[in-house]
Order: sequence, then C-alpha cells, then structure tokens
Amino acid sequence: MALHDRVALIGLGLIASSMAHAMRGAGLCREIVGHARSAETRATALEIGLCDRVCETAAEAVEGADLIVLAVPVGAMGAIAAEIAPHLKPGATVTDVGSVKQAVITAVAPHIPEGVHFIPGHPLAGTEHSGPRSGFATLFRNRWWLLTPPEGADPAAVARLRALCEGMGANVEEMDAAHHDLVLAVTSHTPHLIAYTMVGVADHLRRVTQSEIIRYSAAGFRDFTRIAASDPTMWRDVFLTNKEATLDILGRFTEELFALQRAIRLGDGDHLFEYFTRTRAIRRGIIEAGQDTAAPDFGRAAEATNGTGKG
Ligand SMILES: NC(=O)c1ccc[n+]([C@@H]2O[C@H](COP(=O)([O-])OP(=O)(O)OC[C@H]3O[C@@H](n4cnc5c(N)ncnc54)[C@H](O)[C@@H]3O)[C@@H](O)[C@H]2O)c1
Ligand SMILES: O=C(O)C(=O)C[C@]1(C(=O)O)C=C[C@@H](O)C=C1
Repeated sequence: MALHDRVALIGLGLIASSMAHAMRGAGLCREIVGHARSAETRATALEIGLCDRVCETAAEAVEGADLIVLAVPVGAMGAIAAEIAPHLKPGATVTDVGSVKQAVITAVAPHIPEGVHFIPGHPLAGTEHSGPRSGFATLFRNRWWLLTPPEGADPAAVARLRALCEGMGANVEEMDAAHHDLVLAVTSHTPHLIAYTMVGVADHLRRVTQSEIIRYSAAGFRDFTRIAASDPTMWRDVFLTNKEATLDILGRFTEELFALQRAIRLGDGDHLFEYFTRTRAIRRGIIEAGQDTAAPDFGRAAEATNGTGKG
C-alpha cells in the first residue's frame, strides 16, 4: 500500500528515523531519501538502512519527492523551507513534525510554491533520546498525530497524509494550529519546563548534599530527570516559538503552586487533600479511557481557558 512513491526526510533524528522504520515496515512508500546536516548522521542513516539514498543538501533530497517531511528543530524549519522551495515537484506534499504549529506555519508557508500542498503535523510521541539510532518502528502506535491543515487544503492530499500516519499506527485528529499550541502548552511544553526546573533545583542542592540526590533518587524525581534529558535545541526552540501559550499556562501553574505553598504553610490539610483527590481522579480517568500513554483531553484544555485560547 505505497501511499507516496518517494518520501524525503529532512533531518534524520528520533522522529524521522522512527518514521523510516514504520513506513518501511508497513510498506507505505517505495523509496526513502534522507538529508541531515552532518556527514556522520548521513553515514549512520545509510549504515543502519534508514534511507535508500542520502543527499548532502536538502534541495537535492526533495527533487522528485512526493512527500517531504521536515523533521528538524522548529527554529530551523523556515531556512530549510526556503532552501527546498525551488526544488519541490508540483503536486508534492510538504509536512512537518514540529512540536509547535503556528510558528512553523509562519516560517514555512510563505516559501511553499503554488501547486505544492503544505499540511503541518505533529506526532504526540517521543522519547528523551535523539539522533538517527534512536528511532523505532512502534513509536507512533496508538499515539495521536495531529494535523493542522490550512483552510482550503486539498482534501486528497490531507487524506493521503492521514492514511500514512494511520499506517504507522497513529490516531489522527485535525485541529486549528492556535488550538494545538495551547493544548500542547498544557500537556507537553509546560510539563517539560517544570521537569527542567526541578532537576535544576536538585542540581543546585547537590552541591550542598554531595551525592545524596543521586543516591536516594525516588521514582518521581527519576521521571523528571528522564524528561529533563530531552534535546536542548529542540526544547529551546519550543519555548521560543510557543511563547504566549506557555507563559499563559505557566502563569496559571504559578498561581496554583502559590496556593499549595500557602496551604502547606498554614497547615491546611483539607486544601491539600481535596486538591490531590481531584488530580488523582484525572489520572484515573485517563487510564479508564485507555489513554494513559497517548491522549491529552482536548476538550478539557479548551474549557480551562474558556475556550478562547486566552483564558
Ligand atoms: N523528540 C520528541 O519527543 C519529539 C516528538 C514529536 C515531535 N518532535 C519534533 O520533531 C522535530 C525533530 O525532533 P527529533 O526529536 O527527531 O530531533 P533530533 O535531535 O533527534 O533530530 C533532529 C535532526 O535535525 C537536524 N538539524 C538540527 N538543526 C538543524 C538545522 N539548523 N538545519 C538542518 N538540520 C538540522 C539534526 O542534525 C537531526 O538530524 C522537532 O521539530 C521536534 O519539535 C519531537
Ligand atoms: O515521552 C517523551 O519523552 C515526550 O516528552 C514526548 C512528547 C510529549 O511531551 O509527550 C514531547 C514532545 C513532543 O512534541 C511530543 C511528545
């Protein structure tokens, strides 16, 4: 079931390499051409069989491709789009996998020539690892893949991309890019910032307590360290480009944190108990819905901000 004959992967890290494995495994394309900036990554991609061919430039890689996947950090998307634009085949589809959507659209869309489809996307799946060796075929299985097609996008091109994502095991949902950025600020971006901060706090303490932080690391903190080991370039770009929504959610987070801090100081056990009971119910609800690994609750996130995106 080859949905696209030739797929060009621009950037050969965790997401692109997982796509290569998944597309190959399911026979979703005939040929995979790849490009990465470094010669070392290109050599690795060939050595482990990620791509049929690798090219030194992105422009070369997209020549004749039916589907082009931009799988580089969000801040690098615009420059890549400018470079590949003159080389895109009429009728081809360009998508991306960036964690932020509005900024990618602003950076990429102006470069896409008439007759080429641009359908932004974001798989809600990942790990703290990066690079061409970190990918695996099942990464997207039972996870969401959000598409944010612009108004008037070609339905056939959207359907083909949707089928590709589904062929890799993902559940596809379409949504507006601004809504995407708000939802992800709640479910992914702010949680990452909190993890980075907590590990930073522990790092400062480590200087006081020597190796105790490492030695007595409990499960909760270990989970934070996994998240905080994620790629610094990728996450720098996420916060720089999803600034407004992240600051909105961070403001709400800070208010709630202060309320909990106050309850602790005042010995207000009822407040703490009620709060923790509510959060436990949310976790249980997610598990009962069978979505413990995959799904943010899009409806609830919108409601929490009055559905306006501004709160
Ligand atoms: N890691 C995750 O959990 C995850 C999940 C979903 C989406 N994403 C998004 O997918 C994209 C790729 O992330 P990844 O985890 O595969 O990253 P990665 O670090 O594993 O790979 C990134 C690739 O982009 C290349 N690259 C970096 N800067 C570049 C530049 N300036 N110009 C050209 N190429 C450049 C790197 O050489 C590498 O090949 C990002 O936009 C990220 O936001 C990541
Ligand atoms: O599991 C992880 O390591 C992730 O952080 C993956 C995760 C997420 O927050 O869920 C991170 C960023 C992406 O854009 C999508 C998925």
